[in-house]
Formats: sequence, C-alpha cells, structure tokens
Amino acid sequence: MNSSSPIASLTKHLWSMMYYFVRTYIWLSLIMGISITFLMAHLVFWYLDSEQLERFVSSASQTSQQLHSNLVTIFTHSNNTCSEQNLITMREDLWRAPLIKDVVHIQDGRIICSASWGNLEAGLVLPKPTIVWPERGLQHWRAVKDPIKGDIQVNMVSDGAVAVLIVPDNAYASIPSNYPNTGFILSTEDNRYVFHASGPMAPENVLTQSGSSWRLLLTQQCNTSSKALECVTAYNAAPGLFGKGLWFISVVGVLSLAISALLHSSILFVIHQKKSLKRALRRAIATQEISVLFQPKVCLTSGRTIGIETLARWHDKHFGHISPDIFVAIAEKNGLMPQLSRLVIEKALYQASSLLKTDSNLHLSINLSMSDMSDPSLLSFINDHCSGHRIPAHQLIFEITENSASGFEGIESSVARFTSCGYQISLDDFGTGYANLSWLSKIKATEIKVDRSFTQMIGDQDPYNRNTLSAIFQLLKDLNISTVFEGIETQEQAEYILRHIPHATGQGWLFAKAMPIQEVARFINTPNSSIQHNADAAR
Ligand SMILES: Nc1nc2c(ncn2[C@@H]2O[C@@H]3COP(=O)(O)O[C@H]4[C@@H](O)[C@H](n5cnc6c(=O)[nH]c(N)nc65)O[C@@H]4COP(=O)(O)O[C@H]3[C@H]2O)c(=O)[nH]1
Repeated sequence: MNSSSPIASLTKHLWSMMYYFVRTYIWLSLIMGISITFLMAHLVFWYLDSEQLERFVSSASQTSQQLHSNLVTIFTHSNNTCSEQNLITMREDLWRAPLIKDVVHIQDGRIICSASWGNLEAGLVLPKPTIVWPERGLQHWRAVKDPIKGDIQVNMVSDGAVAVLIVPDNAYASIPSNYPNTGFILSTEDNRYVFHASGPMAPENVLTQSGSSWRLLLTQQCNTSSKALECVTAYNAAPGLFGKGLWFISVVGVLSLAISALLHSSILFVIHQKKSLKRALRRAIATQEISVLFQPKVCLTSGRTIGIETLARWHDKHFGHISPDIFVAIAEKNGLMPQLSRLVIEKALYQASSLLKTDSNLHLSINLSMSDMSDPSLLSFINDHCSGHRIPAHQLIFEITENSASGFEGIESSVARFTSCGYQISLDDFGTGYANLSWLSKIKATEIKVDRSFTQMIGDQDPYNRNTLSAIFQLLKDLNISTVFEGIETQEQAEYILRHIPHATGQGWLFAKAMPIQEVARFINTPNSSIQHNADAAR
C-alpha cells in the first residue's frame, strides 16, 4: 500500500482532524482555565483584603474613641498651673491613658512642665502647629520630634493650656504598617484636616475618592461625637491579585494550568461520552433494543380512548434510561433517523395491529421528524407494513414537529403524498418554537396537538398567562380543527379544556402514562373514574 492510497489519505485526514480538535480544545481550556482561576483568585484576595481593612478600621476607631475620652479627661483637669498637686493629677491621668506618651502644660508658646519630667525651669519652645482648628479650639502637631526628649516622632494635640503627646505607632499598633499597599488616615469628617497618615498614597489623593474602585479598596468609619479625631480611613492601594507578589501570582498561574488541564480532560471526556452515546444508539437500533410504549388519547366528553400515541424508549446497559428528546436529536444529527423511524414504525404496527383491528375507530399516532418527511422511500415502507398487517391507512396519524427554523422546503408535497394515501397528519407541539400558524397553513393538518406548556398555564393567576391562554382557546375554536391537549395532569385542567372546547381530546398523566400494548388493551376496557368525573362536570 503506497502513501497515496485512499485508506492512507483517509487515515491522514482523520489524524489531522483529531489533531485539530485536540489543539482547538487545548486553547479553549487554557483561555478558560487561566481566566477563571485568575478571576476567582482576584475575587478571593479582594474579599480577604476588604475583610482585613474592616478589621483595621474598627480597631483604629476604638483606639480613637479611647484617646478621645482620655483627652476629654485631661483637658477637663487642666488648671493651667504646674503645682505639685496638678502634676500628680496629670500623672494619674497619664497612667490611666496607656496610649498617651506625656501630658504637658503650655504657657506663652512654651512647655513649662510635663507629667513625665516635672517642672522645666527654662521652658521649651513649641514648634508651629501643623493644624489650627479654631471651630474646636484645638491645635495639632503632626509627626514632630518629641519636644522634650527629641528622640522619636510624636503627634500632639492641645487646647491651648495643655498638650498631649501621642506616639501614633504605639497608639495604632493594631494597624500593622508592614502590610504592603495598605494605608491608614485619621482626619476630620470633611477631610480638611489630616491628623495622622501612613501608607503608600498621599492622604489627599485617598480622601478625594468617593469609595472603592477596581484599583483602590477604601473603608471609612467616622465617629462624629469625637472632639479631636473624627474619621478613620483604611485603604489598600493594590487590592486583590494586583498587590500580591510574584510568588503568589506564580502559584495562581500553576493552579490555573492545573485547572486548564482538568477542563481539557473534561471536554475530551464529554466528547468521548457523546461519541460513545452515538455508537451505543447505532448499536441499539441495529439490535432492535429501542422499544415502544403507547399513551392513550382520551375523548374528554365521552371518556373513551380514541387513540394511542407511540413513544420510543431506550434503556442502555451503560447509560441507563435515555429520554427520546436526547436520542432522537442524536439520531437526527448523525443520520440515524431513517433506521430509527423504520424500527419504531415496524414495532408500533406489529404490536398495535390486533388492537386496531378489534376497534376500527381507534387510531395509532406515530411521531415523524422533518428528516423522515424528506425521506423518499419512507412512505412506501409504511404502505408495505400497513398492508402486511392489514391496517387501514385512516387509522394512522403521523405527528410532525417543526424543529428547525429552516424547515423543509418540500414539506407541503410530502404531506400531500401521505394524505393522498389516506394517512392523517397532526401538527405536534402547537404553539411552541416553529410549530405555529404559518406552519399550520402549510401542512394542512387534520389535528393540532397543543403543547404541554399551555395546559400547564390553566389555573395560573398571572394575567399575561391568562390572556395568552384565552387567546389560544379562541383561536382553536375559530380554527374548528380536531384538537388534542398534551400533558393534562389535573382534573382542573381537564374540566377547563372541556368547558372551552367540548370536543377536545386529552392526553396526559391524569388518564395514563405511556404503557406496553397489553396494558393499553386493559386500560381501554376499564372505566376510568377521572374521565367519568370529567364528563359529568361537562354536562
Ligand atoms: N410532564 C408530563 N409529560 C407528559 C404527560 N403526558 C405525556 N407526557 C410526555 O410528553 C411527551 C409527549 O410526546 P411528544 O410531544 O410527541 O414529544 C416526544 C416526541 O417529540 C419525541 N419522540 C418520542 N418518541 C419518538 C419517536 O418514535 N420518533 C420521533 N421522531 N420522536 C419521538 O420525544 C418527545 C418526548 O417524548 P417523551 O419523553 O416520551 O415524552 C412524552 C410523554 O411521555 C403529562 O401529563 N405530563
């Protein structure tokens, strides 16, 4: 076999297709995995950062309140003298205020005594205050050298007679300065005065922000009763993943690759499952594993079973029960409909033939898809099997669902070929998707099956649903065509339909679920109390 033989080129083609799919899904998985992981990590870190800021702010707020109450006590005790008695009071106040470093007395812009150092004979010149706050009668010094010892930076607040020295790093020790990108500001409520600021941003740039943005996380708590310190603001200038180091981002990157790999294998698994489902369906059709059940259609006035609908069933050893909605769609997509429909028709005619012969008024409904209608040899297959079982054509109804927008161009002539042979045509799932009025005028159906969703609207108090329902009922009356209501589950639904359309047919679990043909025979011969009740209600 040389490399240009058809088998070799087919194998090559298959390989390149497989390679294309794997490659496509790798990119898809990578893009999804990386973006999902980074987004999730960012949101988690953002949340943790905002929780941390909340903790900072509430602890700083408590500190401010405590400082405030200490200041109030100290300012109240002030009598502007450095007497022994006054120094004792100052010291007692200082011991009760662990956040305050020292209390000093001021006269003519000089410190004349201190709770810690006693009388200072010459007096020490005070630097110029950073902030003068006339409305409150207070002066503030921000980040100045301790005027007595000169060793560390302090903040000071004074009412003119007494000044209090605060070491902010001690007072606000619970606000760790080593948190990267995190800052902390003490200010007045109107942001005019900033008493203390730490962190990577200038306080005016932070305080002019109205709230958090995607680049700045901001939390503020104001204590309006405080005389000296009003608002506490904590911020993170690089929230979420932005502020995390390279190490963190690398960990998230590795995690995102792992998630991408997981996604990729899940996608391949789903594709594999789909392919296996397709293979299993092909096998089930070939081995005739697809079975049929029949659901009775009941005349709502008389309570008589006037027909039965064939419903295909598939139970696979590996996948379990698979709904016809799923396997019919797979069959449609993979060109298996001719085999599936022929199998269902064959089984339905074979199983229902004796019942149809016993009761010549009973009809048998079979679902056909659009592709069945375009199958040129299906009609002769049906004709052959009907004459084989000696079933008259008028006892068969073919239910058609329009399940694609494009529809099927030759549908009118196909339907005409069916009706000319004596078969009846039903428009299934009327009112949903593409099964609408224009479709009805096209296919000249002898029966309409109103979709289950409309039956479920009965009893609904929503005004929109009630109006839709009454419009549908009016339309059906005007159309004057044989009407079947699907999915009747309650007595109320059956009675409502009977009141509005007396000759309607009902189908649904109120009467019976789909069942094997032997049970259908028993069902037909057993009087049904719900049906009798219905008929009584209509009288
Ligand atoms: N909740 C509720 N459901 C009810 C009630 N009464 C009946 N049903 C369900 O409603 C569906 C009615 O069939 P459909 O509208 O033709 O809808 C059918 C039909 O479009 C399609 N199908 C089934 N068998 C075949 C087949 O042999 N060939 C084709 N082409 N399609 C089929 O699959 C669809 C689903 O079939 P099923 O799962 O058997 O679902 C059936 C039936 O079991 C009720 O009171 N309440």
